[in-house]
Amino acid sequence: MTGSNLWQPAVIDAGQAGGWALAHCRQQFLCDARGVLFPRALLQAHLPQPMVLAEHGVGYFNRQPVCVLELADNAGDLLPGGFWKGLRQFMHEGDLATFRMLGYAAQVATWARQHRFCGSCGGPLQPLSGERAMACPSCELHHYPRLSPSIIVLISRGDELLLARSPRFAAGVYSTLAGFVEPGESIEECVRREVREEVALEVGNLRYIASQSWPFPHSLMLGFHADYVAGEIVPQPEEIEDARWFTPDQLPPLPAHGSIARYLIELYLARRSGTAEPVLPG
Ligand SMILES: NC(=O)C1=CN([C@@H]2O[C@H](COP(=O)(O)OP(=O)(O)OC[C@H]3O[C@@H](n4cnc5c(N)ncnc54)[C@H](O)[C@@H]3O)[C@@H](O)[C@H]2O)C=CC1
Ligand SMILES: [Mg+2]
Ligand SMILES: [Zn+2]
Repeated sequence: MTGSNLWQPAVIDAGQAGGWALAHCRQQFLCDARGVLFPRALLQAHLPQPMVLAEHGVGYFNRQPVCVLELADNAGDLLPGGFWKGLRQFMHEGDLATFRMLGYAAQVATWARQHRFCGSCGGPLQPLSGERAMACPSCELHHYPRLSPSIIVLISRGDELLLARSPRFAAGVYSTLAGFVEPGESIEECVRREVREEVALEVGNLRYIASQSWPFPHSLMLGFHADYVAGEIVPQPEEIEDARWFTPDQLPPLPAHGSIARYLIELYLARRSGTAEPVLPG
């Protein structure tokens, strides 16, 4: 097995002994010099029991079962030589199998931590056997992992690309427009609405390009290319700090490699210039 095949998500009974364990808290994972996967027995022996809020069997890494321990706290050094590392850092390091495993584990553990009680009757929830779901024994409601579909779109006008800055971005970085899908909306309607809201432009010729799981904390990115049709840029107050047209020879600092934002930009440039198309990791 190579690359992302090393990691296979699966619903595994957390009661099963052996295998590997991850320790997660607030989008950070415990590591030591050997990495992020610990022999499960070793981690359980080191961690004080009240520290472990829940345990979930999440899949197989290199055919060995993996569970994630959701910890109450990520302060201090829990193990000799141990340290905490953020999920984003793992993405930047570019080990795709490990990043996919951690993205999945973080999403499951965070969702379960935030869904301990039934939103309908208030009763305590229990994991449903054989499915990734929490079940309410009193009203029989099932709660499934939370996913937030979001569109992301690169708008072009000939050679020019529309890129924008959110106040949340790293200094100087400009990116494509993005936003969450609302109830009742198709993803094409979402693209048109987000573009109107964020920059007051009209777009057409929407082309769906690719999708990307974005576990920060639970987005599913649906990527488009679209053509400018009409309007003058008016940045949305609070959300968009600056938005402008850029030519390919004068691009600003762009989002990180591996993000679908970067991929949409590089793909457009490659198609315009007839050079080799980039590959979206995943
Ligand atoms: N992978 C990539 O290349 C990129 C991913 N993204 C992701 O796309 C997502 C959407 O982008 P934004 O511009 O931040 O969204 P947005 O344009 O819809 O605005 C964010 C606002 O939406 C509201 N909101 C927060 N969570 C929500 C939810 N789950 N459902 C509905 N509304 C919600 C909040 O008021 C928040 O301030 C984010 O998760 C962001 O991290 C954004 C850019 C690049
Ligand atoms: Mg947005
Ligand atoms: Zn209930």
